[in-house]
Formats: sequence, structure tokens, C-alpha cells
Amino acid sequence: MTRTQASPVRSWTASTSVLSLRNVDVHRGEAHVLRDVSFEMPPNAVTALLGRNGAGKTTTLLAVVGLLAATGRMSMAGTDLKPLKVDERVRQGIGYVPEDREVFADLTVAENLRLAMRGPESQARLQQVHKLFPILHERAQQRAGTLSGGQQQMIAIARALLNDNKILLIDEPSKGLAPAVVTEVVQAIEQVKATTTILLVEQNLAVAARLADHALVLDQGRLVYSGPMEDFARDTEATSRWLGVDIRPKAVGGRGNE
Ligand SMILES: Nc1ncnc2c1ncn2[C@@H]1O[C@H](COP(=O)(O)OP(=O)(O)OP(=O)(O)O)[C@@H](O)[C@H]1O
Repeated sequence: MTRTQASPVRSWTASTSVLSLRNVDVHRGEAHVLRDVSFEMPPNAVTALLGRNGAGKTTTLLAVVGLLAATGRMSMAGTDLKPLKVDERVRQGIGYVPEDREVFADLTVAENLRLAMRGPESQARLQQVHKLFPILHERAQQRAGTLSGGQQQMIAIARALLNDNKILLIDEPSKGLAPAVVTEVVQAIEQVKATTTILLVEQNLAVAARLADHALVLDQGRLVYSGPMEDFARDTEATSRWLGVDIRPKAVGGRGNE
């Protein structure tokens, strides 16, 4: 297939989408970074946000969280996000796992998690998080800075899971990790995706192909593809043109993408 034109996503409608962006523009200083970006994200699925360095992926997440000003329309599960400040958006159910993980290195694992707990339901969720990531229970009293990069990534994801989020925004979870650790993180996100709607920024096409159901591709701030992840990953012309990737994605952690 060669479906590199941004196409409206036809398999769901705005009324069923968890996150909806319509004609969104973002400027950062002098730079016009996002240009007329529109997409819908269906519930209970992983949508990968792909593109070359500087395409505007992180900017999209920051605009959704409210850390960058945007024009256009943005709503989550029918709620208009535009008038809401960052803390109000978080309370509405946006969980954000930033690229640099922002784990407090000098605090223990347990303290890192405790800081993220917002309501009474977080305590019950902590037990679920410990089931999902047993290592965080085993290492609860260890300083977070002494954990591996993958385990620190698990803390970052776990913090977002401690609250009742409608959507998780995860920025480049595999970045800077050794292949074996990437597999560990991918397996963790695979468990999370069973119950959560995720917008995943990912440079590693193999990781995106394994985790995502849908793909959104940005090129210089414009959406150039919107459709099934599987179709995009198979389209060598599209992956070469929009990502600079010339080969079919290799399997991650023993599962093929053929
Ligand atoms: N603080 C900033 N001030 C001004 N422009 C910025 C700032 N941060 C990023 N930009 C610009 O915004 C554009 C998009 O950056 P963004 O970080 O969203 O890209 P990205 O697709 O996430 O890239 P990467 O994969 O490299 O993280 C880039 O051209 C970048 O130079």
C-alpha cells in the first residue's frame, strides 16, 4: 500500500474517540512547529505518533498536556481541553510519561510512586502496579537512581497508572535503552495497553510496530499519514520517506512483524 496522504480515520468517529485534535497549530518561539494537525484517537488502543527528529511529536504531547499553547480544537472524551490548565487536564485524566522519565534519583522507588498518588483509589492501584511490575515492589526501598534505565522507565509508567487516566501519553520509552531492556519495557507497555488508551511517541519502528494499532505520522509539523500501524510499517516507501527507515522493522523480543 502507499497511503502516505493524511487520510481522515474512517473506522471511528469523533464522538467515540478519546482524544480529538482539530486544526491544531503550535508555535515555539519563531518556529511554526505544528501545522493544521487533526486526528482522532480511538479508545482502548495504542496509537503511535511517528516522524523524523524535529517533526513535532513531543510538541504534540506537550500541547495536549497544556504545557504549550495551541490554536485549534482539542478535546478528550468530549471535554474541551482548551480552557483547562495543565493541572486541570491531569485531573481530567491525562497521564504523561515524559521522554526523560523524570524519576527522582535520590528518592526510593516507593517514594517516587507515593508522590504520584492523587486520590484514595491510588492505594488500590498501587497493588495493581506492583502486580504489573513486580520489580518495583521488590525494590521498593531502593533508591530509584540505582535502578536500570528500563526499571526507571517502569517507575515513570507506573506513576501514570496510579491515577484514573483516560489516556496515557508516553514519549519515547525505548530511548537510550539497550535492546534487552527495550524488550522489557515493550513487554511492560503490552500489559498496560490491555486496559489503557495510549498515544506513544516512538522512534524505534520495530517497537511501534509491535505495540501500536494505529499510526499517525508527522513530517515538518504536518500530519502525512493516519491509518493502521501494520499498513504503514509494511510500506517501505512510506517508512523511508517519512522516517528515513529503509528496512522492514525487525522483531522486538521474539515476535515478528511480518
Ligand atoms: N524550546 C524550544 N524552543 C523553540 N523551538 C523548539 C523548542 N523545542 C523544540 N523546538 C523545535 O520544535 C520542532 C519540533 O520539536 P519536537 O521536540 O516536537 O520534535 P520531535 O518530533 O519530538 O523530535 P525528536 O524525535 O528529535 O524528539 C523542532 O524543529 C525543534 O527545533
